[in-house]
Amino acid sequence: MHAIEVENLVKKYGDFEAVKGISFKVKKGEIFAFLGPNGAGKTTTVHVLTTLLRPTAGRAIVAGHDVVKEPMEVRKKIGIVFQDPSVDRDLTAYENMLIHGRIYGLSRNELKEKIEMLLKFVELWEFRNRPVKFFSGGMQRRLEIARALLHEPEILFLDEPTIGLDPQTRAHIWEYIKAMKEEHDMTIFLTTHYMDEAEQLADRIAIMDHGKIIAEGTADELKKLVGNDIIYLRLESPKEELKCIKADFIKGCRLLPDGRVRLDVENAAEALPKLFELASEGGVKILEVTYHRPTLNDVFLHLTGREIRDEGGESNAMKMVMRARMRR
Ligand SMILES: Nc1ncnc2c1ncn2[C@@H]1O[C@H](COP(=O)(O)OP(=O)(O)OP(=O)(O)O)[C@@H](O)[C@H]1O
Repeated sequence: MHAIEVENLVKKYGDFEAVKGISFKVKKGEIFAFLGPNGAGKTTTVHVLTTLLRPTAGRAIVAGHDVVKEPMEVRKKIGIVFQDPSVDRDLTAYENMLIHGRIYGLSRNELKEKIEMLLKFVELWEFRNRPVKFFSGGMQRRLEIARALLHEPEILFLDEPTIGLDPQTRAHIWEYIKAMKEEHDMTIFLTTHYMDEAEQLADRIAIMDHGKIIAEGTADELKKLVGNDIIYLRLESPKEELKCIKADFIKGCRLLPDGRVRLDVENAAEALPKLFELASEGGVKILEVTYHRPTLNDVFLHLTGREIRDEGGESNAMKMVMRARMRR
């Protein structure tokens, strides 16, 4: 059975179609990422899947329940970490956890153990009695993750889990996400506009643009849409030696105007040792090697003709401040 099944999902805001009939399935226990630029429709999809928004058309089954017909059943089985902070800044970390747990009907006794375990998991136990307003952005996000895990959800939704955080904190949060999957066999659905995040974390990625899924697969499968890895070699005497480096793992071989040799291979990391072996057997001297593996950005560029930009000129931090102001 799948953790999430979505068929022809549409969400309109007035006349504007933010999600245009998407279909996908998420397997139990996998990390599935929605990757796309701002405005692609990722948050809208998460809000529909977590029962916060009603779909305009289509069907979504989350943890075995229809989001429209059985929203309460869905809510019991999911945890959510929103893009915008949602912890109470005036309360301590412990109080935030306690209140959330009580809302989910957990007893004080049950909660005592769970809160300690989860705050330790996100390394906030020693800060449990400190009001959240004194927490850094990264600490707040870790608290939100711990809070979302209190009622042991089957599926965790993370909307841009590391937006606006520094690289070190982002890497830290990635570790927690990986641990949740590996140690608790949790299904994780995350949205991101960071390519490295999708690549680091996701078992499968759906690339979203203008309300549509334009490609889906593992990072390697998506990169294959662009083509092969490319190796550039500078040889001591390229022209006459070119035939010496022909082999079945080389899909294409060209001499470039600047004198370098360009080789198309399926996997550069596997091809390079073989290449050195062949060169040494053939007595060919390699002076320089560089290689290029297609990135997810290359994939997006290949599919749309545009790049996934980090934030069209507006910094993440600025965007969050603006959003927080708009909410007030
Ligand atoms: N409440 C709303 N009313 C009208 N339009 C909206 C509303 N919420 C979102 N939109 C529009 O729907 C489109 C998709 O927005 P959505 O927030 O789902 O995208 P996203 O991929 O999550 O981007 P971001 O990461 O910036 O949130 C955007 O064009 C956005 O302006």
